[in-house]
Amino acid sequence: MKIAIPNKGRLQQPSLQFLSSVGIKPLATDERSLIVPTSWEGVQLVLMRTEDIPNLVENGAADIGITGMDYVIESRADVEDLIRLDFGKAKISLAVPLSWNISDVSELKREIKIATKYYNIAREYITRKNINAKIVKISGAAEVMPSLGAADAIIDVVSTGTTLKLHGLKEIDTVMETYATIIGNRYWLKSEEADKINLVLTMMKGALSARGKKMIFMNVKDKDLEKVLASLPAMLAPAISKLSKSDAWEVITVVNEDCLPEIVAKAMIAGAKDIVILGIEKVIR
Ligand SMILES: Nc1ncnc2c1ncn2[C@@H]1O[C@H](COP(=O)(O)OP(=O)(O)OP(=O)(O)O)[C@@H](O)[C@H]1O
Ligand SMILES: O=P(O)(O)OC[C@H]1O[C@H](OP(=O)(O)OP(=O)(O)O)[C@H](O)[C@@H]1O
Ligand SMILES: [Mg+2]
Repeated sequence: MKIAIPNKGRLQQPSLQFLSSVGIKPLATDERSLIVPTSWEGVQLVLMRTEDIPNLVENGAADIGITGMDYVIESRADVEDLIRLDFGKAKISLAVPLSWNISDVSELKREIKIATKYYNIAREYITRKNINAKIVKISGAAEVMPSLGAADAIIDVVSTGTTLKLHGLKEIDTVMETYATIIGNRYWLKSEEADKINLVLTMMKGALSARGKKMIFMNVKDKDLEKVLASLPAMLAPAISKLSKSDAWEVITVVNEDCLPEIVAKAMIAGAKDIVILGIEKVIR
């Protein structure tokens, strides 16, 4: 089975970290090698340009791939959108020179030139918004184009807004939200390796569901059990088991990390003692 991942750039390290969390770790080979065996037998990583991954997954060069949603849309590749990831989050936005003093697309009056590497996304956007514009297709460094006179405005990736500011530009509209995603070849279910691909996807979903979740263990006296159970959330319901030596119970449940302080406080008031909190690696549903 082949998994396409970015060969450089923003998404590469988080992609490797994510794969490592499901037990897929690249085995050391020549660092220039673009096909890399992994610790999971039969699973290979294929290193490719982030923007090429949608088309390469569409035509079956890789079974699944990690790339940005922006490139999935831009490429128009016919792939399956399988799992949304929690990195590579940004906006693709329309930005104009600050000196224009405008804050909305409705204030654009004359025809403008927009520099972008997202030609298809930009085309669809200006048609949808009825904006009078020509598109200048470039392959990067869009922010510098207005100051060079190569374009009036840009459609590009914005995260903190620092790059726009640095180039005297101002975001006036969001074209789309983007994030890293796992895409799959449409026919992966018919692949001889469908079972393996399915298992990899299940482990990936398990790792994502486990993010931000903790397991809590606590000891509770018989008399306090009802009150403690009532104070606890759970996936289904908290588990209880009788302690061997006293008139007490061990109570176990899974909670969101964000709610931990509140849950611990309530459980302690209800009588819970000896609270142990553990991280969770995977939640497979
Ligand atoms: N500042 C950012 N914050 C979050 N995600 C980003 C940011 N810049 C780019 N991305 C996302 O990362 C993915 C890869 O971006 P991009 O093609 O710009 O490659 P890169 O990682 O910047 O490498 P390079 O530009 O050197 O090829 C895209 O899906 C893009 O939306
Ligand atoms: O809003 P910001 O936080 O400034 O992020 C936006 C910038 O991030 C990306 O560039 P990157 O840093 O990946 O460098 P690149 O120009 O080499 O692609 C993108 O192309 C923008 O230029
Ligand atoms: Mg970049």
